[in-house]
Amino acid sequence: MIKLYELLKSIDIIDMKNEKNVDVTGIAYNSKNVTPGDIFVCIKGYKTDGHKYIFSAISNGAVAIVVEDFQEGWDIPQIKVSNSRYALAALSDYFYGCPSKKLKMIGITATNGKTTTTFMTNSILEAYGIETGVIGTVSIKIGNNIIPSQLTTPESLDLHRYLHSMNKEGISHVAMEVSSSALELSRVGNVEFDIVAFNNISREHIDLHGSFENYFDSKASLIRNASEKQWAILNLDCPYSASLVNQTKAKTLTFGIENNTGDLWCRDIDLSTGRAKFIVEVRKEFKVDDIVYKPTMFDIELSTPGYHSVYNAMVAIMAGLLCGVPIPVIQKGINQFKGVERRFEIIFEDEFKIIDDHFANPGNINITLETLQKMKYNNLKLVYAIRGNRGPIVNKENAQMIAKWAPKLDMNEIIVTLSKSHVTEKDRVQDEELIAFQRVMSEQGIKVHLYEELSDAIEYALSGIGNDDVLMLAGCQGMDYGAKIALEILSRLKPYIDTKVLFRPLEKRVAGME
Ligand SMILES: CC(=O)N[C@H]1[C@@H](OP(=O)(O)OP(=O)(O)OC[C@H]2O[C@@H](n3ccc(=O)[nH]c3=O)[C@H](O)[C@@H]2O)O[C@H](CO)[C@@H](O)[C@@H]1O[C@H](C)C(=O)N[C@@H](C)C(=O)N[C@H](CCC(=O)O)C(=O)O
Repeated sequence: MIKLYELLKSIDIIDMKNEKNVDVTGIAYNSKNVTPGDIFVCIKGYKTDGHKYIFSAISNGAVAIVVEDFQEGWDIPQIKVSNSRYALAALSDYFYGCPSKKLKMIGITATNGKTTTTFMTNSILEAYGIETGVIGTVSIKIGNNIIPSQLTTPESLDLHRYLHSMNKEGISHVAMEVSSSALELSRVGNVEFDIVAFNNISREHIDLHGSFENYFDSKASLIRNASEKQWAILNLDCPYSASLVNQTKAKTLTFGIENNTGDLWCRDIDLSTGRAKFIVEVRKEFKVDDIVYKPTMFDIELSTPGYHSVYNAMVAIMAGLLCGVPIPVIQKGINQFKGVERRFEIIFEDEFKIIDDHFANPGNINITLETLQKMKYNNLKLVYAIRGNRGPIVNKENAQMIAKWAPKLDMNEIIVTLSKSHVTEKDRVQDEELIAFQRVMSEQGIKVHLYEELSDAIEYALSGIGNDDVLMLAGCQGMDYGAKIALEILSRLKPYIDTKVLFRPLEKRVAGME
């Protein structure tokens, strides 16, 4: 509990109405979540306006309200501010005892790979015996406690509350995904980062930001607003990330694969096995607190494939160095990271491989198929589940991306399923979408094998699989659905193809961790 006037020291107030120094027991930004004693912060949102729900908030026991415009008809204290989202972040931070100040905060932004990078960073820190927290798309990890996530980056109130719980659990380091939406909507307001990273940017989320320039500006604010106390990790191969080198007060640590003029250079990359290997060369001396990193070289072997993994790993490795983790521990820790669920996840590996990928959008499909192309294998069997809820435009763009890669992958047939028995009404693929998909494939000379049921499609693929082939489960989502079916069919066919599950039994799979 805190006195209202004490709590209000954390924000800039324009004016107050019905002044009274009430006791405040909590904060809420949704009237439905108000409990007696809370201060309710009214946010003008995209869909509705929190000022409309004051009655509901007071009925639930709100003792004060934060507003952008004074409201008539209420006798509890009203605090007028210029921006409620800023106020929510500042109030939450203060209420929970400024938790981020007591933690080593690592904030990672990128269009692709935020989740993987945070879990890779976590793996490095854990290998050094550090108590860690992770905040991101898949889950919130507070020590051994895993909470499913609602958003990539939580609303500021929830974020500061999670950080407070981490303080209480004795956690010292937090690897956190920072989305552009979160930066735009002040969800990371008042979070004191120690290390921030900008890895890549491509066209996405333009709907929210209005233009690519606005999207970049939101992401860039993580770096541009960093202070001289912070470290910024920047990727010189991404022109947008590189452009921020001179736009921040933070100490910068730069890297590249193509560009070797940065502090670290990543070279001799081998992607042929599905487990990326490379050499990291520290090219310039740098000092972190008492540790001096002299120019040196070390090998890295990941358990994950592809160039994108290498970029993600570089950010995680550099975060590890900036946290003082010794190089041999970094090598071990990053190798222990087995990948994030359904992000090019190898669910079976023996005479052939089964890989599960969410195949969500053209950008992700591009990376996935490029990764596949870099691997050595015999034949590719692609089982692609078309889903209606992606919308006809995305479905068409996905088809075009598959068609673009088909010749490079020697792929002249595709196994397609609509998974009719597992979808809700909104997920149903419209006939026109399927026709559009088939047209794109036939223009490329790709034969489409269409199955109504995913299990039939997978069985067809597995019955013809040979040594060193790859079965790619593309977009076969939902409760381990495609992966589970594939492994069940495999165990049924086992006596005939004599294989065993080596890589990771399904029941052991936990998001981002082994
Ligand atoms: C576009 C966006 O980010 N919207 C977020 C925003 O919603 P909004 O502004 O539309 O809020 P609103 O529904 O208009 O409501 C306004 C206010 O009235 C309140 N309200 C509403 C109804 C009611 O009965 N009582 C009440 O008090 C709401 O709690 C809110 O405070 O503020 C809400 C409260 O914090 C968020 O839940 C919501 O995230 C939505 C669910 C969402 O899907 N966001 C996605 C786009 C997102 O943020 N994604 C990124 C990842 C993508 C990336 O990489 O950028 C993420 O970080 O997860």
